[in-house]
Amino acid sequence: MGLAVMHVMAGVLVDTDGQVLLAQRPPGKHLAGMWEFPGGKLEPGERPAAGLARELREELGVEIALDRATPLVRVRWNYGERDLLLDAWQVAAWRGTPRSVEGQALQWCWPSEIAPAVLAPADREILKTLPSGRPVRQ
Ligand SMILES: Nc1nc2c([nH]c(=O)n2[C@H]2C[C@H](O)[C@@H](COP(=O)(O)OP(=O)(O)OP(=O)(O)O)O2)c(=O)[nH]1
Repeated sequence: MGLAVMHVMAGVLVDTDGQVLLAQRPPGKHLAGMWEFPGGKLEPGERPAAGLARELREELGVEIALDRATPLVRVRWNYGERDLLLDAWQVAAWRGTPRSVEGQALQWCWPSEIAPAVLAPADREILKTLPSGRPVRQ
């Protein structure tokens, strides 16, 4: 049986300080306990931007501004049991305050302070594309 590549959307929400939002994968699911960028599987026939907006609405309760959402990197990853196309978009503007609608832990982090080992393996490739400057603290 051929295995289809699973197209997964991931949103890198960047706030005005340059922090990004991470979510923790729930217990009992694939990669449980690892941190990821919020998102999920694209539905059949769904356009990437629309799927990204739907997932972030469902998980975070925010409405993203599609004109401020831009493709960042596509990561092809094989987890053995599943073959993934992780389609990461940078999201610079949204309406509402992200909150955990589905009970996932959420955390804002500076990219330079994210330990790659806590991320889902495919997400380490996304992290590499983010600015690595140190956070500015006053
Ligand atoms: N949403 C999201 N998924 C990611 C990221 N990185 C990464 O490897 N994944 C993987 C984990 C899952 O195998 C898949 C996304 O699936 P999902 O979150 O929609 O579904 P799931 O596995 O929780 O649920 P299910 O298949 O049991 O229905 O992509 C990421 O940054 N965000």
